[in-house]
Amino acid sequence: MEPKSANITWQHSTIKKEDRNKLNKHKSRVLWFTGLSGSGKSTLAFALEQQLFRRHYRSYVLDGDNIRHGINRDLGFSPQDRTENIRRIGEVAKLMVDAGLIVIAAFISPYEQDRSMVRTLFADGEFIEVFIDCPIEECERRDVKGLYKKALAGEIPNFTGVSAPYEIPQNPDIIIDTSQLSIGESVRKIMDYLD
Ligand SMILES: Nc1ncnc2c1ncn2[C@@H]1O[C@H](COP(=O)(O)OS(=O)(=O)O)[C@@H](OP(=O)(O)O)[C@H]1O
Ligand SMILES: Nc1ncnc2c1ncn2[C@@H]1O[C@H](COP(=O)(O)OP(=O)(O)O)[C@@H](O)[C@H]1O
Repeated sequence: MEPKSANITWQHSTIKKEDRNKLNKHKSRVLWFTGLSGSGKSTLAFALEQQLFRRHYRSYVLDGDNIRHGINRDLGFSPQDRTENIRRIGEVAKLMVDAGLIVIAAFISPYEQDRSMVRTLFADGEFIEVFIDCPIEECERRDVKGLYKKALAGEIPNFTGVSAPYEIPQNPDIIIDTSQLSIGESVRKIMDYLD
């Protein structure tokens, strides 16, 4: 989409992403976690952030629930709002990768088209799609926030997996089945990929 404003010019910093990566002694990346509510996105995002922090990697988690309290507080869960949610997060993640960080983005991001659009914002290899895979029956059993119970009772409209779609990633870079792996094993699998 073209910017709405005319007469705007891109301003270049004299410090490049490569310079920042050199200073940090690691490459900046976005790990894009996608999966159902309760699949384990937030748990794994913060556990991975801990591991990265211990190894002196500069990282930051962008999490669905948190972002919807601030920058995206004007958005709901209609297909259009979810697309705008993911578009804005993609742009924020791009700025953070430019700033030299390893960004862990944890959003349901249910639409393949939205995830593919975000991938186009990044250079080759910079966007790593991580499918947090978990059968919906297990997510419902976990029901961490009690949302499935409400959704199944018809109290939450457009709830992903119940009354709104989740499009399974066709070609993710990493698949983590959290019904089979422990949290520790899951984090190790992602760390192994990064190493
Ligand atoms: N209708 C509906 N559908 C799905 N999820 C809902 C809904 N209403 C509220 N929530 C809560 O919002 C969190 C998902 O926000 P996201 O920004 O990740 O969603 S999306 O990517 O725009 O689809 C999600 O967080 P997670 O459980 O961590 O996935 C829920 O806590
Ligand atoms: N391998 C695993 N990875 C992540 N979470 C797991 C795993 N195994 C069990 N869980 C549990 O599943 C739940 C996932 O909840 P949460 O991280 O909030 O999911 P989401 O952010 O996708 O909604 C947590 O209670 C967590 O302890």
